[in-house]
Amino acid sequence: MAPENFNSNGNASNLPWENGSLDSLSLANSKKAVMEIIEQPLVQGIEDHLVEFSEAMRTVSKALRRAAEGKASAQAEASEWKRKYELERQRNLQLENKVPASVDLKDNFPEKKVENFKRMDEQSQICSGKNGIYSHEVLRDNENNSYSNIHSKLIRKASFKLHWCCKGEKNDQHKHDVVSFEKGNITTAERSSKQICLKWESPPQTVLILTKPNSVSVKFLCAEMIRWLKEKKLNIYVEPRVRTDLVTESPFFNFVQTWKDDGILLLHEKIDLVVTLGGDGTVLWAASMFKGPVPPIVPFSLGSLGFMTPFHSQHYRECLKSMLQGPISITLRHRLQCHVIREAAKTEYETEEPILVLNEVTIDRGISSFLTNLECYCDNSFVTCVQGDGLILSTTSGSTAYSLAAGGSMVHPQVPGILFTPICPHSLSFRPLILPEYVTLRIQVPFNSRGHAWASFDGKDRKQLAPGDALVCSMSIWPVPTACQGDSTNDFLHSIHEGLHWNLRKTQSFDGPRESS
Ligand SMILES: NC(=O)c1ccc[n+]([C@@H]2O[C@H](COP(=O)([O-])OP(=O)(O)OC[C@H]3O[C@@H](n4cnc5c(N)ncnc54)[C@H](O)[C@@H]3O)[C@@H](O)[C@H]2O)c1
Ligand SMILES: Nc1ncnc2c1ncn2[C@@H]1O[C@H](COP(=O)(O)OP(=O)(O)OP(=O)(O)O)[C@@H](O)[C@H]1O
Repeated sequence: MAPENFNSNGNASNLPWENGSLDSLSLANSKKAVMEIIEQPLVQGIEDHLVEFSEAMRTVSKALRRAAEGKASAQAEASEWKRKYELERQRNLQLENKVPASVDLKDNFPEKKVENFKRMDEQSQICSGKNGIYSHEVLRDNENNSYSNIHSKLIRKASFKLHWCCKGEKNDQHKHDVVSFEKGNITTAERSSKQICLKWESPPQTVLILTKPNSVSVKFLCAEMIRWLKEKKLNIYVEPRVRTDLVTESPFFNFVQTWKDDGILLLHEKIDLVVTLGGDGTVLWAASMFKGPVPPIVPFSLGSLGFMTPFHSQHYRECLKSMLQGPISITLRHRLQCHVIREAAKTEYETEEPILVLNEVTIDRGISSFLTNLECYCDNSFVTCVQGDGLILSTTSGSTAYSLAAGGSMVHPQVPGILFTPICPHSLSFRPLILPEYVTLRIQVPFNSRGHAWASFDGKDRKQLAPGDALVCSMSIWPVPTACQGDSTNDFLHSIHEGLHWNLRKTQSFDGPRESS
């Protein structure tokens, strides 16, 4: 039996479609009744109000977004100032703590002696001098670390100088204008990407060896290298877990040093040279250990692909001998500094610790099945909205890694720029970009985003970005100096040939049709 319904007068009624008696006449009547209701001026009014209301909502959401953008930019600026302030404070502290030290100079640097250090004192910190870029002059601290107490005397960290390599006497003039306006003509006076050369001004004394975990061959090589370096009277540091393994194996390795807890933060003040034994991942690991200045890295290849690891482990003795002697050709690999700025931050000073990446920062959809919706700004200009799987902001060193797989160009690591590479964009015309080094990029998850986004840094440390959160990214002032086998260009081309078999094709034979003359 059909259920009883009530009409507007409160009387029970049986509706025709419920008892199956719906005919064409009653259908026509119903249609007419509906049309009458729609055409009533009252309903029309409601519709107008709805339109007005939704427009107002859109305006409010636009204003909110603008406010969030303003806040994100202010936060980025504030954190940059905070960082500069911390740097300045650290620098002043270091200058205050400077004590005249008794320096053990090695025999093969007789001419460098103490005058050199006096001169270096006057040029504290990295400074772009007429003849090159000087290293920090830092004192070995007398810390309370049980391992370091063995070597508690004050030793200066080896000083070195970086300079551009120029061929021929005439070219060896150091011009500092990027553009010259001689006689009213504009000419390029200085290129930023010349080969960089490192010359030790005092002998390097402390080597940090970083190893890929869980590899027997790496473990074996590490132990052998430590014995060899000890013969050369060098101080050796390894990671805490590696020291434990070594000492468990043999008490001979008791002299090997390590650090505890926050000791890692001061590592750059002690280490003259870093040696990595592994693949590209170990170089990334080494870079991630230094949140500020990074000592020169000598990467030995013990992985399957080696874009940043040009040295063969079989020849480690000759290679390290020449590195310790210098000069060393260097690739200064740029890093990106990334700040996550939360919508929930109460003040502009409340930013999370910046993260430095050597390859790339990726903002993707993580486990979410929705398209990412990322608003991208370059300085104060809107770039685009990324709708797809995500976005990669890559350094030029990282251009041969994830960015390459997502269709980005391969770029020589010495080119200063930021690659802007979408991941599976849902659009036919979204080509990757390369932006200049001086820009600040802001990737904003809009308030109306359907899902969260996820940021990861050199493939690690995933962080969730909620609607309203942003990631601000700019070039860091702390590059990663890696030693070259030949020079930067040679090593880069070698790595794309060997690692990727770039443009490998059988040569066409002479035997065939030819152009008629
Ligand atoms: N689809 C992809 O190609 C893809 C996906 C995720 C991550 N990655 C890359 O892996 C990197 C992390 O490396 P990992 O070793 O810690 O992880 P991993 O052990 O998973 O190795 C990833 C691979 O990327 C290679 N690689 C790393 N840096 C490179 C570079 N600069 N140029 C060329 N190849 C490079 C490594 O040699 C390795 O073969 C990330 O920074 C990212 O670039 C690539
Ligand atoms: N000292 C370390 N401590 C912890 N993890 C490390 C260390 N060195 C490397 N890793 C991690 O180990 C992983 C593998 O390292 P790596 O890429 O060097 O070796 P691989 O995978 O054998 O090389 P390839 O990728 O060329 O085959 C990377 O994810 C890296 O982050």
